[in-house]
Amino acid sequence: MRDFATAAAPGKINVAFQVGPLREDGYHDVASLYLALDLQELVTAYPAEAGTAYAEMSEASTIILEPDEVPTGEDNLAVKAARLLCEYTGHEGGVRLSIAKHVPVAGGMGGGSADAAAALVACDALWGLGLSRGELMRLGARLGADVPFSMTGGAAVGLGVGDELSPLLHVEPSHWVLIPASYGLSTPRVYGVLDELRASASRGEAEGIGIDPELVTALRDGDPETVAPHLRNDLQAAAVHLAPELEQVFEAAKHAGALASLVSGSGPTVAVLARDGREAKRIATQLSDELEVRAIPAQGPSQGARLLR
Ligand SMILES: C[C@](O)(CO)[C@H](O)COP(=O)(O)OP(=O)(O)OC[C@H]1O[C@@H](n2ccc(N)nc2=O)[C@H](O)[C@@H]1O
Ligand SMILES: Nc1ncnc2c1ncn2[C@@H]1O[C@H](COP(=O)(O)OP(=O)(O)OP(=O)(O)O)[C@@H](O)[C@H]1O
Repeated sequence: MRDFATAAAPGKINVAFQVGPLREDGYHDVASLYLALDLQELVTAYPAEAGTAYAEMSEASTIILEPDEVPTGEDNLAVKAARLLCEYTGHEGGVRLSIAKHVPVAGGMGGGSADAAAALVACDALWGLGLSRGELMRLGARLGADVPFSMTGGAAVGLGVGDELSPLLHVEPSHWVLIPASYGLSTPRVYGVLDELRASASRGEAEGIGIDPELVTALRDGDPETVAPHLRNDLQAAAVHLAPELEQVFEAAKHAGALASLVSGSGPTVAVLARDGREAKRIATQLSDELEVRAIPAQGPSQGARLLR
C-alpha cells in the first residue's frame, strides 16, 4: 500500500450562470458555463486507524483560515467523499486528509467541491481501489452539484443541477482577478433569496435557460473583449441583496480597468475579467490596495482532479 497519495483539483468560476425555477427536490435547473482556474486545492490522504476519516488544514494553505471556519469531521466534504468511497466499495481503511486550501472558503468558487473531488482521487489511489473516472464522477455528483466539474476541469457547459457536463474543447486562456470577501455566503440561502426576489417581482415566469453560443465562440477565440458583454449570473442580484457592499467592489473593479466583472457562483467572491495576464496582475495589485483585500490573479482553463504522486 502507498504511504500517502496527493491529488489536486481546481476551483471554478461560472462565466455565465442561468437559474430556472425551483424544482420539487429543492434544487434548480441551471445552465452554467464553468471555467476551472489555476487555483488548485491539494488533498493528501494518509492511512489512519480503520473506520476513521477526518481532515486537517495544512500549513501550506494560502487562504487565511479562521479557527473552525472549515469543519474537520464528518461535515467536511473531503471526509464525506472518503466515507462514500468506503460505502461504495466496501473498503474499511481509515484516512487522514490533509487539505492545503488555495480557493476562498464559502466564496462561490467551489472550494469544498474541489476538496471532495481531490479526496475521491487521492483515496482511490491510497487504497488501490482502481475505480474508473466515470465511477468517481458519479460518486462526486452525490456529494454536490459542483463536484463533477471539479473532476473534469477545463471549461464545460453544465446543465441539470450543473452536473450534466459537456466539455468545451480548445478554449483559449482567459485572465481573471478574484476578489474574496472577509465573509461567506451560504449557497442554499442565496438560491432562496433569488426565489423570493422572483416571487415578489411583477415579471412572469422565468425565461428558458441556456448558454449563448456567442460566448462559447468568444472563449474559443480567446478574445476577452467579446467575452466581456456575455458575463451573466442570475444569482448575482440575490448575493448583492444579502451583501450590498459588493456594489463597491464592482465600482472599484470598473475604475481599475476591468473589462467586466461578476459575482462568482453564489458569491461573495467577485471575478474580474482582465485583458491579459499582465493586466490581471496590475488590477490585482491596485484592488488589493484600494479594497484592503488580497485580490488573486488567476487564469483558466485549468486541469481537473488528478493524482500528483
Ligand atoms: C452556485 C454554484 O456553485 C454554481 O456552480 C452551484 O450551483 C452550487 O453547487 P454546490 O455548492 O455543489 O451545491 P450543493 O452542495 O449540491 O447544493 C447546496 C444547495 O444549493 C441549492 N442548489 C444547488 C445547485 C442547484 N443547481 N440548485 C440549487 O438550488 C440547493 O438549495 C442545495 O441544497
Ligand atoms: N473541505 C471543505 N472546504 C471548505 N468548506 C467546507 C469543506 N467541507 C465543508 N465545508 C463547508 O461548506 C461551506 C461552503 O464551502 P465552499 O468553500 O465549498 O463554498 P462555495 O465555494 O461557496 O461552494 P459552491 O461554490 O460550490 O457553492 C463552508 O462554509 C464550510 O462550512
